Amino acid sequence: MKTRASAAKVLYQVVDRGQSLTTALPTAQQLLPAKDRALLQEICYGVLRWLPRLEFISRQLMSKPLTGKQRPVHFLILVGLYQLKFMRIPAHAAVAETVNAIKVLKSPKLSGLVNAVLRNYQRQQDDLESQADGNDTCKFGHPGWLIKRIKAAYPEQWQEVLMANNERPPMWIRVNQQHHNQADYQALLAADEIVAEIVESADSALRLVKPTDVYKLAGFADGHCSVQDGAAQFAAQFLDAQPGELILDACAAPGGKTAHILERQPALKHLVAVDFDATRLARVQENLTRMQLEAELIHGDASKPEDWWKGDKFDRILLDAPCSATGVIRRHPDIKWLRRDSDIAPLVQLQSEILDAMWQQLKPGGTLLYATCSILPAENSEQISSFVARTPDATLIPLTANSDNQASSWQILPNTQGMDGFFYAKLQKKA
Ligand SMILES: C[S@@+](CC[C@H](N)C(=O)[O-])C[C@H]1O[C@@H](n2cnc3c(N)ncnc32)[C@H](O)[C@@H]1O
Repeated sequence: MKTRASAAKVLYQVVDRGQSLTTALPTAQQLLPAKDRALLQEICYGVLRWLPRLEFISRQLMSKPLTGKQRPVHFLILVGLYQLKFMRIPAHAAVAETVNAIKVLKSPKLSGLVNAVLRNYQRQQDDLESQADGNDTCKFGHPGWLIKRIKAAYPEQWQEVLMANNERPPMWIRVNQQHHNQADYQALLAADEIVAEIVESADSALRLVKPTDVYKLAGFADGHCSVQDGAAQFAAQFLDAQPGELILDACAAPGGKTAHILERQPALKHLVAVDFDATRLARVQENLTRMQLEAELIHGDASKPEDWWKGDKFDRILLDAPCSATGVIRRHPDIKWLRRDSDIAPLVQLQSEILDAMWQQLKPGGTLLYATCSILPAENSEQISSFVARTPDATLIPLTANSDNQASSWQILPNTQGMDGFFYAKLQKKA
């Protein structure tokens, strides 16, 4: 019952108060016994995945919406509906636990209402669910503006993309090649009964068949592996830093890709990692410390490098730009409700300002790898075409030098081989 009340409070914080799930959920989890934390997470993620559907159904079952101080109870009703439709909890237990949670929310007068809504849902379930299927927002669990953009970008695949966003993503790890190669580490995990799969073309990634506690992964505390989605691991691979080079990681926090660049190429001249957000930059240091790696960390604005960099120009720059994060909705379903259509144009503008500024910091002959975890063409292919059109000394080059695949950009859609949605484009400056 405490878990359901906690879920209602987290959902209220996220949906009504605009807090991110990454902030609201861990705080609530700490207040619960360890055994209940996974259930809390499952309910919060699930309700956020299917929010419009659950909202629609609750509207059909109530004469007027709960407002003001009663909003947490509104989310408790969604928690109850989610359990009845999507979870394997026996219906009588789901209803009883949800109704009891009213006590924790200190709204005892509403327990009759919660009970009636959930029981009426059980009686009318088939009819209500088929009504919900008649509307794309409810059917796919996305806001209308995002459905419209994804439909326009992927007219053949839009439904697949939307459904992929509602899947539970697999856990991926990155093998630190300073210690083990991919196959050796896979065998080490197998000895501990952790089954991991190799995905061709990603040279340090392993996809786990079942998620596991990181501390069960051999050598995790000593940096022998890290948790990182497979798609994100192509950044260091495509950047392909060489011995003796000066490298810039322009939007680095929390530092997953910074660490990967250093693991792959320990003989760099120097790596500079910049981020605008001081709190997130502190996490880069924590990550590097665990991995026993070193970089120069700078708190700065990548669109104004003149404020923080007076040194030589860089051989290679990774620009993992701030973006809509529409490729990682599986991992952060709150993005669907926290982002607005009106956020996209300012993000595109910021990305283009950072691109222009970073280009000035690149040596002639140097390469810049542009990356986002977005699936929107405005932030990806269109952003890069405009950049190439206005930058006479920029040329697109193949992402991988030694391969038959000569593509110079790659839009990965969510759930391609279990990966997140990501975009890469590689540019070279005329020598
Ligand atoms: C996609 S995340 C980077 C993820 C990171 N590369 C990793 O692999 O862990 C984008 C980052 O850009 C940072 N950022 C946003 N605007 C920025 C700016 N103007 N200059 C530098 N960093 C910025 C954000 O704080 C955020 O940490």
